[in-house]
Order: sequence, then structure tokens, then C-alpha cells
Amino acid sequence: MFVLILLSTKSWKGAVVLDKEYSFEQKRVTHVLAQIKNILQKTRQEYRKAQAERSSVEKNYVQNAKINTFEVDDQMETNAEVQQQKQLVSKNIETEQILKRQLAVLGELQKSPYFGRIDILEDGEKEQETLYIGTASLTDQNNNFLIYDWRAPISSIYYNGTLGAVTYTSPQGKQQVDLLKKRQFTIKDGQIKNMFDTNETVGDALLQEMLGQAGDEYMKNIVATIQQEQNDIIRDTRHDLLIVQGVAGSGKTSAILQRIAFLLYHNRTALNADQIVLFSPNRLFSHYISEVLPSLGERNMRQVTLAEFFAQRFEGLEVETLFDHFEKQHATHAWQATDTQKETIHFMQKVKAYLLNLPSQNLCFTDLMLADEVVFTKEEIAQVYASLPNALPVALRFADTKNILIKQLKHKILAQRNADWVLRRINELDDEHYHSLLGDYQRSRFEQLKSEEDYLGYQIVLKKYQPIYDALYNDYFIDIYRQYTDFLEQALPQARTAFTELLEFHKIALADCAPLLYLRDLLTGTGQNRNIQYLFIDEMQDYSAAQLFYLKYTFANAKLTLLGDSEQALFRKMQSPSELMETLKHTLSPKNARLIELNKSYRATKQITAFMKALLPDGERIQAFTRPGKLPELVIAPDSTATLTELRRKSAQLLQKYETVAIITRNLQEAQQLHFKLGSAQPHTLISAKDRQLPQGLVLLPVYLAKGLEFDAVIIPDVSQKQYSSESTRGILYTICSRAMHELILLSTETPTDFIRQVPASLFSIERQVKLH
Ligand SMILES: Nc1ncnc2c1ncn2[C@@H]1O[C@H](COP(=O)(O)OP(=O)(O)OP(=O)(O)O)[C@@H](O)[C@H]1O
Repeated sequence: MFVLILLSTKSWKGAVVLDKEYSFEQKRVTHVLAQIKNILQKTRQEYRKAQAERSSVEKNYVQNAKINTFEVDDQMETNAEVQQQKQLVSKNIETEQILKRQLAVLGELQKSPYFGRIDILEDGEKEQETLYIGTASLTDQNNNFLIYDWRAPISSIYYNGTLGAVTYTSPQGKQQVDLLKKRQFTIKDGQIKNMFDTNETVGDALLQEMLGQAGDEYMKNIVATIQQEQNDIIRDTRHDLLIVQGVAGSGKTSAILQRIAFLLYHNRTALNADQIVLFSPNRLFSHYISEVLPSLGERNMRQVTLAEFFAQRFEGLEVETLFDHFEKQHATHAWQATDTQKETIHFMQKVKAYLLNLPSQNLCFTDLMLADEVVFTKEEIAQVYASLPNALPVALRFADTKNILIKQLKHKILAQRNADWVLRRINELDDEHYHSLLGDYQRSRFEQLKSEEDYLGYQIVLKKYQPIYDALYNDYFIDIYRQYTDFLEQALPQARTAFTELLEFHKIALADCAPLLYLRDLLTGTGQNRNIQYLFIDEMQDYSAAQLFYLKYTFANAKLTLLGDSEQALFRKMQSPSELMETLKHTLSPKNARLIELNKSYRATKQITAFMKALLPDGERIQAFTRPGKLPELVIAPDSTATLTELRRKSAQLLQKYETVAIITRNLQEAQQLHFKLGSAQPHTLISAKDRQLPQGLVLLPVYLAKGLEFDAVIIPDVSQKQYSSESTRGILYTICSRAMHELILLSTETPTDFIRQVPASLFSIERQVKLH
């Protein structure tokens, strides 16, 4: 139940009182904005001062660094001075960054200083307190809070409490208060546009307004209207494994982003944005969400797609992407049985078991050569490895081998520094090269000519053998691809040939990436990044269990949050979230794990959500948010030419009303064909996996590139039975429908798919009537 405060009904007696409330609140808004303006001015001045100071310190630093360092004493003195200057520069940069962030925060507050107010009576107190809640905290010169940050412990009352007794967790433990009033505002350009008193957790009226807006290039933050169940995810600090199964449009992505903002706020000293990684479904998505954290005054976390992550690790190979795999699967209608096996955690465990029992003669070492010389033969390397105790774990044995080889290389270099070819080379050096080889070691450092010659000789030989050093350092003395082939031979012999054949073309299948990297990392003891503290994986249904396992292995210290929707599993059949939880609990052994379900869908109108629900056999659990709109429209055309005409007509109509209209196809081939057919008569943009940004207007894209995105209106170009007949296409159809916010148009050439024919007729309109039932 919420009470709407009428702002302008003078004839109603009660409204006069309410008008007073309005004018009180408006006065406060004006007052707070004036304060913000003052603070902004001061902060701008400080920022300019910090900038000037930094540039003067930097200039000084450059001059000092240039000072002649010929004499050793001078050199030491200069070093100390340069170090001091360096520290000063970094301190200045830090101050400047803090001020820059403050400016951004104040800029956001100026747009809308707050969105909520709570009146509370604390336990044992006589006087009630009034708190205003916004995107950041702000105090006046007497340190009174003008605004409380939405992430402050006390602000959780706003999101979780209905009027009456409420508890919240403060640093001192659980606190009880009496919540007397909860008020919501929409403030724009210094004016209160809307004001509600509500007894709900966060009232529907404001949410209606937010969700009814047109979509744009960027996702918005949802701090003003976070729902209770989303708040649970955002403020969870107890669990190191959090799995969120949320229906399409339930706010999973929104929750992740607000959660990151929350975590950054509560761990200011121990956590920074670079220690958080988000795996996102595609590049468009990365761009789409890139404004949410800055709008909350925070820096963006690191973002990467799975394809980018693997591509970086397999330099020189063409790594199959999930999208390639999806297209291939469509073309062949088959999912390689061996892929399915490679995608299990069991397979990853087989990798580990293989290494545990790997006899030393089975290690696939490789020769390390320069153009004219084999520096270490694979037999020599194998001998070093074999000479180490069998009982050593494989990674340690490998590391010891590497260290021994590096030592041997150093000996080789030392032994050669006085070789004839080296002395000849020294004699041939011109002045410039001579001095550059000496580097920091000035002539005066060497008391005898011989020492100088030794040093120069060492440098010359070192340069020659640098590639070998690099190869040792980067573990290139093992042929990891042959090693993996050996593993396949034992674990999955039927997959061996396909792997080696692809490798000949410098390609690797997606299903091999995680097990191969795991093999490499376990063998070489590398590959882990222990600096990352939080790992978020959106669209978890697109990851195999083996990939999830590997990512957690890579980011070993990170707390893991997985979010997804099993109904939107386009690429493979997903384990149910509870099964996944059980599997991960057993294999990752988290301290505290939690599975949360979000069943309320916010993105679409009530009508679109009802239609989407009906497409699924178990769609009943999905709850629609009550935002009214048009029924989804099914347009049935007698042939493909008529369908194309309808597509053009509908696109043009929708473009008149909306900014973002998408035609979403099952796959790339279909999108390309349509792109060709639509031609230039209907301006549109065909989106590819390389695109980072969605243009305005009409876009045409395959379903997997639309993942995580949303559009004002969506058109599905052909929902005929021919296109959507197999059970695996049901998820595709559902996912496409779920991208629409306000309107959904389904075109069908002749008979529509059974999935639609089974939907109750009251849930959609048909433009050209045919007998459906
Ligand atoms: N509490 C909220 N207040 C306002 N808007 C919300 C809220 N929760 C979700 N939304 C809006 O609903 C839409 C869907 O949210 P989001 O993309 O986070 O959902 P999702 O679960 O990740 O969706 P999907 O899995 O379908 O990609 C977005 O426009 C988001 O802004």
C-alpha cells in the first residue's frame, strides 16, 4: 500500500497539508543543492591546485633525473632525490584522483541529490531522526549528514523495512529501530517531480516510472528502487560462493553492478576496482553496463569475455568461440559427444590424476634452439627432470628443472664471454654501442680493463641467449599441446585426432581450452592470479562446469558470484542451479555457499512477460511486474515475400515510437540473409561479434549477441514451425522474447511454431487470423 502525496490539488482540504510537506521538501532540496554547489566550487579549486602542483613536481623530477650521474657519490645523491620526487608525484596523483572522484560524485548529486527519506526512532531515544538517502554521503560544515550513502548500514532500512519495528546490521551489531515514515522522491533539475509516502519496501509507483522509460545506450543504476530480494544479493558479504538463478529481466546484472559498488564502499582500503573481474557475455554488453558504476562514483571493474580470456592465453592459435560453436552446432545439428565429456569437472579431475601418475619419460619436452645452435636438447632437459626426486609434486619438479636449466644457461654464457667471436665483436664496437652496452656501469667502475672486457663479453653473449632465457622463463621447453594429446590418448582416445587435426591449422576447439590450460598450469605451476578478490560470472548458463572450475582455479583467492538463467541456456543443456551448486560445493569446497532465486521479472510489460512465461513448460514460477502495455503481436503471412513486407512495415512503425528496435534472429546466417534482403530501403545495422557499441535505430543481430541487452521493441523475423521445432529452439525463442521492454512483434511465414500455438490465445493478438487450435 502506498499513499500518493498530491502536489497540486488545492481544492482538497488534505492537500493543503500535503502541499506544506511538498514545500518543506522542496526548500530542503534547494538548500542541499546550494550546499553541493558550494562544495563543488571548493573541490574544483582544490583539484586545479593539485593539478598544478603535480605538474610542477613532475617537471622537477624530470630535471633531477637528467642530472649527470658520472661520479658515484653524485649518483647516489641523485637517486635518493629522484626517489623522493617519485613518491611526491605518486602522492600528488593520488590526491588528484581522489578529488576527481569527489567531483564526479558531486556532479551526480547535483543531478539528483537523493531519492529517499526515512524517519526513525532509535531504541531508547525520545526524538525521531530524519535521514535522506542518495547515491553518496554528504555532510555540511558542522558534519551533519545532509545525505546518507545508499550503502551505509542504516540505509538498508530503506530497502528492507516496512513501517514499524525494523532491524539493521551496523558495525556494532544488530540494531533495532522504529521506522515511522518512508518517502520516495524523483528529483530533476532541482525540482521534486514526484513524492510518495509508502509502506512498502520500495514502492511500485517509482519502479513503474523507472521501468516505463525508453531504453538507451547505457544501463541505468537502480539504487532508488532496489527490491528486497535484490538487496539480499547486493549486501551479501558472508558467502564466498553465491549462485543466483534469476528469470529473464529479474535484475541479475543490475544486482551485480550495485553489489560491486557496495563492496567497494565497504572495503575502501582493502579492495579496489582492479581486484574485481566480471566475465560478460559479449562486447556490446560490456559497453552497455559501463556507465552504471561511474554514475555511483565508482571506477569500473575489469571486464572480459570468455573468448578474450582464452584468446590471450593461446596466442598464435585461433580459439573457437562460443558463438562459432553455436553456429557450427546449427549447421551440423550435432553436439560432439566428446565435447560434452570435456566440459565436465570429472574431465578436469582426470587432468589432475594424469599428472599425478605421469612417468618422467612421458613429459613432452622440446629442444630449445637458436638459429645456429641447439642450446638444450629435449633429451638433456628430460635428464634434468628425471634426476629430480620422483616424490616431488610435478609442478615443483618442473620449476626445479627450469631453475637448473637457467643456471646451466648462465654457466654457458659465462663460459663464452671470452670466446674469440666475442672478443672480435667487442673490438668491432663503435663508441655508441660500446657505451650503450656498458649502460649504467661507467668506465670508472672497472678498475681493470679485463673486468670491463668481461662485462662487455657477458653482455654480448647474454644478448645472444636472451631468447633461450625467455623460452625457459615462459616454460616453452615443454610442448604442452603434445602433452595434452598424450593425456587425450589416455583419457578420451576418440578425441585425439580431431584435436591434432585442428592444431595443424593453428586452431583449438572451445571444449579443449579449459582442460588444456589446467594441464599447463598444474604442470608448470603458473597461471593463477591471486590478486583478484571477487569474480563475477554473468550468464553462467553459457559456461561449462569445466570452464567455471578453471576460472575459479585461476582466480584462486576470489569470492565467486555466478548469475544466470537456466531457461536462457542457448549453447548447451545446463545443470539445474541446485545441481550446479552441489557440484561446485563438492569440487570448490567453499566456506559458505548460497543459492538465491529471483523470480520477478522487471524488464518487460506484464503482457510480454505473461507471453514469455507461457512459452515455457514450467514458466509458472515467473512473476510479472505489473507494468501495463500492448499484447505481443503475431503477424502471420502466407509466404516469405509477404513476411518481408510486414517486417519492413512493422520496423518503420516501431521506429516512429522508439529509439531502440531490434530484429533478433536465431543465428548469424539468418541475420546475414535478412540484412541482404532488407537492403538499403530499410536503414538498419547488422551487428557482429566485434562490435562494441549499439547504434541508434534499427539493429539486426543474432540472439547470442543480444544476451544481457534490452530493446524498447523486438521483432522476431520468422517464428514458423520450420524455424522453431526442436526442443532446443524453445530456449532461443524465449531468450529473444525476453529482450523486449515495451513491444514484441512475432512474424511467421505460414504456420507458427507449436511453442506459440500452445500459448493461450488471450495472451497475444494475431494480425492475420488463421486457425491456430
Ligand atoms: N529494482 C529495480 N529498479 C529499477 N529497474 C530495475 C530493477 N531491477 C531490474 N530493473 C530493470 O530491469 C531490466 C532488467 O534488468 P537486468 O538486465 O539487470 O536483468 P537480468 O536478470 O540480468 O536480465 P537477463 O538475464 O534477461 O539479461 C533493466 O532495465 C533494469 O534496469
